[in-house]
Amino acid sequence: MAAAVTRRLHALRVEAPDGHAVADVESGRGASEEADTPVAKRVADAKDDVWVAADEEGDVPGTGRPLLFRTMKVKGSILHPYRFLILVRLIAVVAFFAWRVKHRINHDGGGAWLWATSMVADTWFGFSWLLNQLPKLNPVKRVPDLAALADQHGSSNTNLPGIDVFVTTVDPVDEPILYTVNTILSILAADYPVDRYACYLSDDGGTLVHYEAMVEVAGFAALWVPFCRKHRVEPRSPENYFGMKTRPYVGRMAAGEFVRDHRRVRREYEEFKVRIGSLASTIRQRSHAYNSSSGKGVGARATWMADGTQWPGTWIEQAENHRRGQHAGIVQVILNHPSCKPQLGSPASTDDSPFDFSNVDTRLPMLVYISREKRPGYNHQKKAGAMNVMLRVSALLSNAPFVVNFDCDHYINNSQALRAPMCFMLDPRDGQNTAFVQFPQRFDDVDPTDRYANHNRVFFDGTMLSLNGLQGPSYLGTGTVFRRVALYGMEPPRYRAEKIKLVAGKADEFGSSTSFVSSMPDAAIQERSITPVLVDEGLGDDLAALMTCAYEYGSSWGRDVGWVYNIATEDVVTGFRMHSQGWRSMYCSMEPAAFPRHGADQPHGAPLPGAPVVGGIPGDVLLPQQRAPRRRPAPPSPARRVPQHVHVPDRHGVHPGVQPLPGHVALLRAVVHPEALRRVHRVPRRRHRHDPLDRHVRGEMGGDHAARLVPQRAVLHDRRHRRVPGGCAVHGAEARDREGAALQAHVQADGGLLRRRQVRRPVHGAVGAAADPDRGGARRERRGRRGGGRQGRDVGFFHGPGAARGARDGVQRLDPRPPLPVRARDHGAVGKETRHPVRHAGHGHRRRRDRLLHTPHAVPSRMHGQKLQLLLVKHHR
Ligand SMILES: O=c1ccn([C@@H]2O[C@H](COP(=O)(O)OP(=O)(O)O[C@H]3O[C@H](CO)[C@@H](O)[C@H](O)[C@H]3O)[C@@H](O)[C@H]2O)c(=O)[nH]1
Ligand SMILES: [Mn+2]
Repeated sequence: MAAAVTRRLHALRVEAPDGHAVADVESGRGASEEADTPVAKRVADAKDDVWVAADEEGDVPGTGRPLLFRTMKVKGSILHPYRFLILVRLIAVVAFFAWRVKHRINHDGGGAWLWATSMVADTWFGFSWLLNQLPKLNPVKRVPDLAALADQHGSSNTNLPGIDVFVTTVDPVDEPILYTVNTILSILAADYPVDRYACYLSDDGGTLVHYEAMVEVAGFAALWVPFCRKHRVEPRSPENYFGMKTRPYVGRMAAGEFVRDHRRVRREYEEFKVRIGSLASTIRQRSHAYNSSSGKGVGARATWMADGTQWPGTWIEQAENHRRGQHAGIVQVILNHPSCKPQLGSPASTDDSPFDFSNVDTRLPMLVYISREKRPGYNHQKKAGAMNVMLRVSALLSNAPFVVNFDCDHYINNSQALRAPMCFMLDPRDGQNTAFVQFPQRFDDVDPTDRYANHNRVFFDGTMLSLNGLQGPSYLGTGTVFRRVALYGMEPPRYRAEKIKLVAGKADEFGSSTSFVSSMPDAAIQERSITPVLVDEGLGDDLAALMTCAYEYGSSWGRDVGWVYNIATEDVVTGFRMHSQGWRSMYCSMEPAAFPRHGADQPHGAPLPGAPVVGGIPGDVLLPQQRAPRRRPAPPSPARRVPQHVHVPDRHGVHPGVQPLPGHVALLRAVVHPEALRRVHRVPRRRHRHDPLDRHVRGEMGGDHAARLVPQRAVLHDRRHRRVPGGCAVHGAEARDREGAALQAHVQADGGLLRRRQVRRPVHGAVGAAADPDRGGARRERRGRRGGGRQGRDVGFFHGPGAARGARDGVQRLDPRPPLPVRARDHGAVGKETRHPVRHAGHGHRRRRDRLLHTPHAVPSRMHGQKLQLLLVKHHR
């Protein structure tokens, strides 16, 4: 039985090149090939060892509607002993507490406070353990039956419900634009009826780069999407597809034709990437040309779109009403909603197009660019705010009954992935009470052994999966398919006798737009097809109103409607709100993974434009940094949260070595949402707004700084020698070397408090730069200071001939050895100067740092048992 389920799970319903579904390939070529690989076999066998089907295949009795997912339970032979173990532990815990209470400290003994403290901690520990066990008492897995879904919806799939796909992005550098572009391409190429879904990109930065990248995407998609359909390419994110070593061909074309098409598309993709990479400079050049030809410096210098009109969003050279956080709302429909009839492409012709798409449906789904209005003085509510705007705007454009949300670094890896949630939403049993279907987060490029648990399997494949046996998993912020009416704050039909109430009288709740309120009843109709709309003036005004900052004032948005505001974990709380209304959720994990993340979470900085992004950073490079510090870390201070240079697994596993959490907090984290803790601890996001590169690409800076920057990997490699785990830079003094270049000394040390105490003392044995003949020094003076200001207290100062600015100028070398050369071989021809990649957590030198190009030299030395480092910093002129 279980084997049959597994087989069915593996069965793929594939769409023929012409866009019509073909016969099930269950036990056919593609499926059996996959099942025959040793890995697949092992996976399948392992699954059968644990899970057994808990329901029968077939129809719901009496209705004739097929069941669209299978429910699996853990085998009794595994579950019962586990439950027994929980019971034993429960007894042990209770007995322990009983013992504790009985053996209180005597009244005369002074340890009562100690007893009380440890009681509080242990009670919390026991309680959180108990909470964590509840879902595991009866874990349930639900496996979508894609074949049954396809059977039910006929060969053309035309009556599958509509889906609006929402992608959020903010910054083309922090969130590399190549990721976003690949995400959008993978969505456009998904295997779902094209006239039944639409893709929205929300750009909170309002940058023209994003919009023009989407225009490029639309162009390239006209080739990429038919190619994917013709050859059944997987995955449909081009960067990932072309990055793959081998993959069996499952298409039906002749091998020669595939190879030819593949080569050409690959070439086109490379060119497309170059165009994307150069957008920033193309736009700047174009704008400079326009600005210098017109106006001659009168008024603000605008950023110009390709059609010669001013970009209404954020300008390269920031101006009133066109700067970050202050610009009008923008909606641009880049691809219109397609017709509902398939449109076959043209046969190959030598001059026009070398691709034979004569049997392939070439329609593309709707693609819309949105940037909501931003004004100073408003709380824009980050992602939650962006999602609510998209929810409203899409209601007037496509108004699909389901919406799915991805962060811009997630992509669709399994082209069937949009179908799977429909199995839950349309299932006759609990479908209409299901508010959302949550997919696990998966990560590319974690080191193969996953030594540091970056995959977070326990959280995703244990706790979240088990919650299926209760009311369903929490909403985890991304990779989630929602029922639109549930986001509108409606209650599930099961709990209300009447159909979902669509209240006209309570329109205030939803804001002042009548067009939006009148679109709401339609949102509940699953069978409704998406009708193409014409964005004329009237609709344009409506859309603009929905995107304004003030729209939500006085309404229920952010509270009872849409994504919840003013809370660290808006995603979890939004999910909880639905659960508390009686909705349930479903957990859906697929093989191959549905929506993984591009690349492992990167420790910092974006790869350079044009540098290989996906798969760019092997996990191993990061490993030396991940080691737990040898000394006990200092308690977190505002200046020193989790060091940003460490590869912190994004949300669920702040590494214990990085941020020591007491065990019970770690446990609690598995139950309460982990994101909350990150916010509680105020771990800074990895934002890099002040990097020269960022500012360069964002257009905030002139000059050609990018040319001096080195690839990420080189920087990482180099950094290992310069950064002590847990260390922070202590500001040093300045001097000039013989050539007149300013030198700046930083002393780094690890060990927090320990360090601070120690380095206050005068530094002994340091060799002054001025005394070093290499540095042209003459007079030597050491001035170790006690206490004093925060900065420079631990640096000895030396006067040298180049030191022009008095007693504080100087440089200290802690080791007489000459500085290490920068490893030039790691970054090729870039030269000696490197960008300083290290964020000095919270120290106030960012501004200055921006003006500097750093030439770091690591000179490790031992002093009072401390590891100290010296950075010599050169002013960039
Ligand atoms: O003002 C903002 C800030 C963020 N975002 C987008 O929101 C998403 C998540 O933001 P990010 O800063 O990348 O947070 P992460 O820590 O990477 O994401 C975690 O936190 C998010 C919100 O809590 C969840 O949605 C994610 O799934 C979860 O991985 C990204 O796509 C951003 O582009 C916006 O659209 N506008
Ligand atoms: Mn993110």
